[in-house]
Amino acid sequence: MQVCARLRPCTVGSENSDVTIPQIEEKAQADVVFGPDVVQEAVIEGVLEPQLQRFLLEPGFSAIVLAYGQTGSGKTHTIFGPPGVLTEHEYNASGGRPLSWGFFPYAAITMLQSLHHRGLSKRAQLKVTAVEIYLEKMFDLLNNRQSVPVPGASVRASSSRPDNETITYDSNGKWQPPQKWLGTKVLPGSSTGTAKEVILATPLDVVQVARQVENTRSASAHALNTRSSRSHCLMTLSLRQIDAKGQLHAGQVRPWWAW
Ligand SMILES: Nc1ncnc2c1ncn2[C@@H]1O[C@H](COP(=O)(O)OP(=O)(O)OP(=O)(O)O)[C@@H](O)[C@H]1O
Repeated sequence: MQVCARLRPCTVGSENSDVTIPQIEEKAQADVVFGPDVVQEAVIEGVLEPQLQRFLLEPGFSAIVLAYGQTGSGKTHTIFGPPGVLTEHEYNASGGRPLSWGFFPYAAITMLQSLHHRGLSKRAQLKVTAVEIYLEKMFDLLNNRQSVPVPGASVRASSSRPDNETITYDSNGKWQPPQKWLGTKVLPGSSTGTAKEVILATPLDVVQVARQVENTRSASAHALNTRSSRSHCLMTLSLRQIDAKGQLHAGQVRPWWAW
């Protein structure tokens, strides 16, 4: 696993604000650190591109990108891009490679272009799913926000936190949910197993899906971020091979990433 830290530049209006950072004793280690001047393209080049090339060339290879950070730290910016850039116009004006676009549109378009250049467009199918986890429930962002069963959902959603007496850990130190939270139904499958899969055949399909996800997510403005996403979002890209009879090859399924 590679851990990368990306520092966001100051937003307009906050450049001259005084910020006091308390002395922190703990040290965190990262494999790569990108400063505030490092542009999207360079972050993609350093982090995503190697994974993407392995995904495209090594059978069975899959990868996950997880963007983690406090509100306003730039997760959506890194995964999707700055607000308003995911348009057909941007795509055409850039000659098919908008430099500000984030990981998801970049990865999907690179996959489509790679299949095209290798003459494999008709022998492969690229599909995407997108769900958000909001208030401990999962919703399908590509299917009218239909509720998606949470696999292994034996933990019931609860707004109340356990008090100190109910917190228990197993022998590995892993937190155990209180018994009263446990339901009886355990749903099988992968984390987004029943979400609608949408075929991505052209770069404009990618633009449409990315915009739909951006516009459908639960979001609201607060002091630190005017377009703050109030949920976690998970997206997968999978590539399936189609054989001479037009059948999808289950063995070639390659789930890709989540965030
Ligand atoms: N590297 C960057 N360069 C320029 N602007 C950035 C960068 N990172 C973030 N921003 C801008 O900062 C603002 C907040 O970023 P963003 O919405 O991506 O945060 P977030 O981590 O997704 O927040 P939340 O968890 O609240 O959804 C946005 O206007 C975004 O475009």
